[in-house]
Amino acid sequence: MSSNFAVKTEGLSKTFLDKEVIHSCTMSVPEGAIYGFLGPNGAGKTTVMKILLGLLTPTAGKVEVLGMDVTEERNKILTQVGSLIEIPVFFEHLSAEENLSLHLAYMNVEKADISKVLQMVGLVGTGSKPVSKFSLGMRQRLAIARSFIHHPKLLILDEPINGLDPVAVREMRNLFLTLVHDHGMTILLSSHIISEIEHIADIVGIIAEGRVEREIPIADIKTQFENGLEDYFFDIVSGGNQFA
Ligand SMILES: Nc1ncnc2c1ncn2[C@@H]1O[C@H](COP(=O)(O)OP(=O)(O)OP(=O)(O)O)[C@@H](O)[C@H]1O
Repeated sequence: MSSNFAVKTEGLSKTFLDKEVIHSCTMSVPEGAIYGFLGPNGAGKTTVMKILLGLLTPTAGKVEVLGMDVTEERNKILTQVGSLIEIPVFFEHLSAEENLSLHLAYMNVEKADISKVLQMVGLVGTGSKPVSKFSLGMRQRLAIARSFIHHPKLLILDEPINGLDPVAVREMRNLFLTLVHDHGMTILLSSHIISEIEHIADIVGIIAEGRVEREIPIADIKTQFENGLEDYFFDIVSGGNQFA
C-alpha cells in the first residue's frame, strides 16, 4: 500500500463474538489532510479508530498507519500518533500541567512547551487546580492538549468537540487547522455533527452500518450538491443512490 497516506485500510473487518460490525472497510486518509469520519451512532467509527491505534485487533484485512502495518509495528506507530478516544481518563488529583508532564514522560518526550500548549487549548490560568474540579469542556480541552503535545504526525480524534460550547468549538476548529497547516499534522476526526465536518474537513468518509460507503473531497460535495453535505449524507445512510 502507498505511503502517501497517513491511514490506509483494505478489506478491514471486525467481528465481536459472532457478529461482524465492520465489513470490508477500505479507507484512505491523505497525509496533511483533515479527514472527517461521519456516521450515525453505532456505525463503527470508534471501532475503526481503535483498530488504527492497535487497541483492537482486526479480524481481517490490511491496516497501515503512517506506512506501517498496525499489527506488526504498533509500538512505533504509537510514538507518532496522538489520540482522543471515548471518555478521557486523567490523574484526577493532579493539575492540567502535571497531567501533561506525566504524559510526556510516558511518551519519552523531553522537549515540549506545556505552557504554550495550555494556551493553545485555552487552559491558561488553571494553575494547581486538580482536574477533578474541571468542567466537562475543560476536560475535553485538556484531552485535546494531551493528544498533540508530543508532536505526533497523525491525530486520531473520536468526537473531539463533545461537551464543548459554541465558542470552544470554534476555538478548537481553528486549533485543528493550525495543527495541520502550521505543524504538518494529519487529522482523522469523527463526528455525528454534519456541519462540523463540513466546516473543517478536506475529505469526508461516510460510514453506515460498518461500511465506509463513500470517500469524497468536501470541495466536490460543495460544487455538486446544492444543499451540501447534509443532503449527501442522508441520501447515503438511507441507502439511496440519487447522488451517486
Ligand atoms: N467490545 C464490543 N463488543 C461487542 N460489540 C461491540 C463492541 N464495541 C463496539 N461494538 C458494537 O460495534 C458497533 C459499532 O460501534 P462503535 O462504537 O464503533 O460505533 P460508533 O460509530 O463509534 O458509534 P457512536 O457514534 O455511537 O459512538 C455497535 O453495534 C457496537 O454495539
